[in-house]
Amino acid sequence: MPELKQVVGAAIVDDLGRPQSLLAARRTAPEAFAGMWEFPGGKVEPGESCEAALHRELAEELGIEVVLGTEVAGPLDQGWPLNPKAAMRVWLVQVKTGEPLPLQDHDELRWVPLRSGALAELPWIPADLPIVTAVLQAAAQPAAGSASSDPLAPYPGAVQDIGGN
Ligand SMILES: Nc1nc2c([nH]c(=O)n2[C@H]2C[C@H](O)[C@@H](COP(=O)(O)OP(=O)(O)OP(=O)(O)O)O2)c(=O)[nH]1
Repeated sequence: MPELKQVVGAAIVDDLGRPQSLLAARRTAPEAFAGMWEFPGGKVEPGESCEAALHRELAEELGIEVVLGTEVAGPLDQGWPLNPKAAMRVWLVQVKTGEPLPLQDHDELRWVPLRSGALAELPWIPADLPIVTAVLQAAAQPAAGSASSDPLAPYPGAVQDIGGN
């Protein structure tokens, strides 16, 4: 089977160590998806790693630098099926620098409390619904975004970047 087009998406939470809310983004295009909510991100370019693509897309679309937490793994090696031609890998993410703004592709960004039920009520792109469920489960785990069991070092290797210049 030919490889699916690789898309990457960010489940941006307020705090990887103790997520309380998620930043959902409302798309402006194409017409079929306009007005629907999604995980900010986009297509991986040839020769680019998924992680690099996610950093690039979030800088372009929202004007932020981020720290990647754990991946919210989907059923495929390529992540979550979106349609017959594309699949998306999704990471929990925390903002490192900048205030997210809808610079490109979105007309609204909204911090939604994770435990309120409000997230599932947004009109998501339908293919994202199982991902929303998985993100809620992942965020409910202790130290959700952490690659470490040390609560004082929620994301080792990245922690020295925070607060720097
Ligand atoms: N970014 C994103 N794309 C999603 C989600 N769910 C979903 O079905 N998609 C689809 C919509 C698009 O067909 C495709 C991603 O395309 P995109 O338009 O975001 O990619 P891009 O930023 O690289 O844009 P372009 O270069 O094609 O203009 O994946 C989601 O949650 N986030």
